[in-house]
This record gives sequence, C-alpha cells and structure tokens, in this order.
Amino acid sequence: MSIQVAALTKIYGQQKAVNAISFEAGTGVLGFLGPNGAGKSTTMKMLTCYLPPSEGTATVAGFDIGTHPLEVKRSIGYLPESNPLYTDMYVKEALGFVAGIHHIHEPEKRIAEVIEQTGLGPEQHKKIGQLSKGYRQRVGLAQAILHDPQVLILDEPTSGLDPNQLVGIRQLISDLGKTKTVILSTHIMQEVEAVCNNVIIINKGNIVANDTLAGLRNKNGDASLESIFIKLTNA
Ligand SMILES: Nc1ncnc2c1ncn2[C@@H]1O[C@H](COP(=O)(O)OP(=O)(O)OP(=O)(O)O)[C@@H](O)[C@H]1O
Repeated sequence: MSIQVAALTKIYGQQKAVNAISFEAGTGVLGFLGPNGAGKSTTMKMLTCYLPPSEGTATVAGFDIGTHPLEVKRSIGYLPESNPLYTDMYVKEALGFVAGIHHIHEPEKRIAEVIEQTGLGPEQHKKIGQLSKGYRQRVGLAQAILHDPQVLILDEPTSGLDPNQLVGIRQLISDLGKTKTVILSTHIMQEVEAVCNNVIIINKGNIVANDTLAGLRNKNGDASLESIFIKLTNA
C-alpha cells in the first residue's frame, strides 16, 4: 500500500480537526469526501508534510512522514485547494522552475508531455496571471504530475472548471489512477462516481465510511451517493 495512516490526529488549539483516523490506499483513485470543515485538507496537509500531526503516524511510498519528510515529498504530487502559483511566470517558465526543483532529466521533453496531458497546449505561451481559472487549475495539476510521483494528492482539483474541461481532467485523473495512488478531495458526487474506485467519508474529523463505491451503495439500500453522504454526515 502506498499510503498507510495510523491514528492520525490534528488538534488546533482546543479543536480536534482530525481525530485518530486510520486508512490505507493503494493504486487507484480514492475519493476523500466530507462536509466543509470535516478535516479533509488538514489530513492532506499532514500526509504531504506541510503540517505536523499532533498524534499518530503515516507512511507514504514506504516513508514515514515524521522521520523522512524529504522522501515523502519526492514521492508525492500535491495540488493544494488554493492552488498557489507564480502569476508573473509564463506557463513553461513555471514548469521549468518546478522541473529544476525536482532535478528532472530532459526537462523540456517532460514539460511538453505534461502540457499535452493536461491540455495546456493552446495557453502554454501565456503568463499564468493571464490564464482563466480552469487553465490555472491545469497548471497546478501539471506541476503536481511533472516528476511522475507514485502518489497524487489532489484537493478539489476540478473546482472552477467548465463542463467541457471537467470531462478532460476527470479522464486524466482516471488514467493517472491506473498506475498511481490518487487521493481526490471533491464535493462533486458525480465526479466521485466517474473516477473513484474507493471512497472515504470523513465527518467532524472521524471516518464514517471507507468502502468501494459498490460496497457503500450495497450497505445503504442502493441509495444515491448524495443521499448516503447526507445520511452519514448528519448522523
Ligand atoms: N490553521 C488552522 N488553525 C485553526 N483551525 C484550523 C486551521 N486549519 C483548519 N482549521 C479548522 O479545522 C477544521 C477542518 O478544516 P479543513 O480545512 O481540514 O476542512 P475541509 O474538510 O478541508 O473543509 P472544506 O471542504 O471546507 O475545504 C475546520 O473547523 C477549520 O476551521
């Protein structure tokens, strides 16, 4: 398993935002769902070594987040919810910068590949600040996959995309899930049904479901994913 999480906890001041969660993830796309404030981003930030846990442990690609943060970061491509980008850089310049950080061999070849994969071709000569929101999301995704990481952590990667763009990016996420472990946070249930193999639902810092999509439906009288989500997160 590329990701193993054991009793991971985050306490902010008085608030337990993530409460001793444990789960595993292997190749495929794992949907990470939950209402606003459930603890999804906090969990992702701990797995990417952006925030230290208060308690508990996790390994990513076999490396402990507490003792081997550099190796963990090398193994992960992360698209944070806020998608921070250097808006004064040109698309190719930004990707070149990230390729340099990762010491990528033959960077120009790899940059051309990810531009093709993420559909950035028509906008590749623009400055990031000139791009629409959807194309900025594509740049964030391109940066995340550039070093061909084993694990991808994508925090609401399709927010702001138009329906045409959604289809392409979801297809890309599905394709990436054939060989990589992808954790995908999203509020779009249709997206979960389109791309996820397994689903975790988190509510108030606790995991309330961890199953395959089919298993989740079986256990809940074949209800829609939306009604299962509402039932489990309002209990
Ligand atoms: N830096 C912080 N300091 C204090 N509290 C925080 C901090 N970051 C998050 N929280 C709190 O922790 C809880 C979980 O937040 P988190 O961002 O992980 O939720 P989320 O599931 O990603 O939500 P959303 O779907 O709205 O993005 C929230 O109550 C939030 O206010």
